[in-house]
Amino acid sequence: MQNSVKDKIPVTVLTGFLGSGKTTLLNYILKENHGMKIAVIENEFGEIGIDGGLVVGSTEEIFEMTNGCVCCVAEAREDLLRVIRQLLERPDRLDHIIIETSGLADPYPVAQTFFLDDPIREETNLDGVITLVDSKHIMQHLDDADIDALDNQAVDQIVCADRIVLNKIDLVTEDEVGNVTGRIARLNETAEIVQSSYAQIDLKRILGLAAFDRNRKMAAEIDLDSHDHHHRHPAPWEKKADHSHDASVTSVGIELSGHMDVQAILRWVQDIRKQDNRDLFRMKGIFSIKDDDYCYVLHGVHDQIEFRPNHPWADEPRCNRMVFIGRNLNREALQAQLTGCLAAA
Ligand SMILES: Nc1nc2c(ncn2[C@@H]2O[C@H](COP(=O)(O)OP(=O)(O)OP(=O)(O)O)[C@@H](O)[C@H]2O)c(=O)[nH]1
Repeated sequence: MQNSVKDKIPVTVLTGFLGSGKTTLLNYILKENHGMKIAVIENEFGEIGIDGGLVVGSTEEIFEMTNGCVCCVAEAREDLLRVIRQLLERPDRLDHIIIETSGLADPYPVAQTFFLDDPIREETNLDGVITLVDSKHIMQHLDDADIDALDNQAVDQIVCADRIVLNKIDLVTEDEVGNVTGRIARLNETAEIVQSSYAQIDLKRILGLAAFDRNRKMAAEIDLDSHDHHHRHPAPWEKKADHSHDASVTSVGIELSGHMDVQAILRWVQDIRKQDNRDLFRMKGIFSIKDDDYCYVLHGVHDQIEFRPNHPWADEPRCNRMVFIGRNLNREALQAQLTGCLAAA
């Protein structure tokens, strides 16, 4: 006998372009007192993984997948299946699984996993695809002239969503919120759009949507209602699985031993802010600062850059790791700039 939806473990696919606020939302979810046992699977784009170190420590379990993008690298998809199967075999039942895709992922192939593979199809239910949108930077990526519009991940992520979180509204005017909302609504007519700052939203609006069943029903209804037929977006299982990333977007990962000079990093950040950063999509870093017990993190999304102490170093080895994602990155120059921020021994 088949499991009914209520016996299945709900799975949320959390997607959104680089820097839109997925990890921020994840941390918010993990800190909320919801009483649920949640497992989180993270998949990052970039030469070195940083996100695992940026997700809050909690009773929930976090699985990092850094061996390629889960939407297009076969080994990474196999890995995802393996992790989910392991989670399903555990005697203590999970209340929810959240999969954070990389910022350049097409969420369709990830969502498809839950329709194609047993026992995953039998024991889980795709609760919904949640797409985070950076209100300040999304237009640039939707209008990216350098990539084929048919394979624009920022567009795919919005089209695929069951719910859209329009994040970072603190960085834009009301008019800009209106423009972005209109643009998103034209790409996806059915997903509800909720606004947030630092991804602070009522979790009831993003977890427990059971969107797959609703989508299927909705698709059937729209099919019957012929006048709107041609506007229907493909459901996850209907879209092609083959997908390749915009090859002009690459990543540079840098690891340095020793400790950094905090003032030198602050000066370097000021220099970066003065540059034209349209091609610098994302920077993420973890730093060990000389004579400081805190692990510092650096986040950059184009020219929005923050650098702050994050948590005291505990048992983990101190390290300096930084990843840059964008176009036309100059590895040697970035390496030299960061090396120049090392503190004297
Ligand atoms: N001003 C502002 N900054 C935000 C907001 N939400 C997130 N941020 C900042 O934006 C940066 C990126 O946030 P993340 O949560 O790491 O974004 P992400 O989607 O996980 O990024 P990737 O891992 O690159 O895909 C961080 O510096 C956050 O603190 C917001 O609503 N307003």
